[in-house]
Amino acid sequence: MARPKIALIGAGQIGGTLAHLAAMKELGDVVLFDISEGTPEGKALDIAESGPSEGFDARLKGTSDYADIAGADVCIVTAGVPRKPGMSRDDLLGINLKVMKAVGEGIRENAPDAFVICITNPLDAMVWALQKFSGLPTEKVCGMAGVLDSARFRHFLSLEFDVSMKDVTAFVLGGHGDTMVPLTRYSTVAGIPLPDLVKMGWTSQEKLDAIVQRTRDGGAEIVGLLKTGSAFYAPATSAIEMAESYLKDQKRLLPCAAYCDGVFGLDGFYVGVPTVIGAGGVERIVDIKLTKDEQAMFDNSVAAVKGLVEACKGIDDSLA
Ligand SMILES: NC(=O)C1=CN([C@@H]2O[C@H](COP(=O)(O)OP(=O)(O)OC[C@H]3O[C@@H](n4cnc5c(N)ncnc54)[C@H](O)[C@@H]3O)[C@@H](O)[C@H]2O)C=CC1
Ligand SMILES: O=C([O-])CC(=O)C(=O)O
Repeated sequence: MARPKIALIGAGQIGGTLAHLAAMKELGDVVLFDISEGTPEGKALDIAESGPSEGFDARLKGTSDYADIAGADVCIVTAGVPRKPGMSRDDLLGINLKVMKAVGEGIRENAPDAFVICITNPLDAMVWALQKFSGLPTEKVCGMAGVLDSARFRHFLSLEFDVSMKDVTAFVLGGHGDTMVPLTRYSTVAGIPLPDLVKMGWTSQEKLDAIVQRTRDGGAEIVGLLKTGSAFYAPATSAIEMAESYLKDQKRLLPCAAYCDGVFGLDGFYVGVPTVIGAGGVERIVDIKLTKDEQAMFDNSVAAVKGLVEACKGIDDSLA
């Protein structure tokens, strides 16, 4: 059987890391696409030359021609611009919306059967626009943010409790912005919910609140340190987890930006929710019941996403 084909649209910091991870995990052959002359070819060659030492079997190709993504099984989109210190993700909307239009058309014409994972920010609005521009079925287009935000939450919690990150589970829902919703009630250490751990004295409510806030600010913390761009190792690893679940039909239950129509009280928006990802794409959205307080936080986050979607419609008539 031929190896799966993984197209990476955008060969910048995240795109290059995705290519390296996909090759090392032998998920398939990789096509790196970018408009920056020489960058995708250079990164593809560099990563291919790591193959003999690492011992992986994967072909890598760099290109600026959409024809080369033809027949891709998975497309991961990072094309666009990252933020710099002092900017919010939302400041990227105008410039990255234009990029989503070009990318959506490229995918529609060359890889209409692919499972598409959008990473470009502001994520929830960009994945919504990308689905519209590409015209692919909504269950085949989703966004990566919740896996990353939950991974950050899990990491911080593992430090606080001094336990393995493997035993910490967490769910961060809502939009990928300052209003994201880390759900403490559904986050656990080996199945013990965080509120119980507070009662058991493993941590205090104040410390837990500070960890929740650090999670919400997780992207900005890295931007502030790097100064020239944003996080890329953990974002790439998170998207690979989603791509692997699709390619291997693992049916992982992961928080992803998925098209919600008739779930979570929504009517046609992308926002972070618990999803099952398998060979059918986003196979199921787990419509969990939120408490009054959680629902208020979720509604606040959805309102922020809706505002960005309206801004997209204002910029590009074809989305209205
Ligand atoms: N959803 C999430 O959780 C996260 C999202 N991001 C976002 O991911 C995006 C990419 O981040 P990085 O890889 O660090 O940025 P980067 O600047 O290193 O790479 C972006 C690449 O896109 C390319 N590009 C620009 N316009 C293009 C077009 N029309 N077609 C094809 N390629 C094009 C650029 O040449 C560049 O190589 C940013 O928007 C960033 O904000 C970053 C981290 C996490
Ligand atoms: O903060 C940013 O600009 C990049 C991002 O989305 C993240 O790292 O969560």
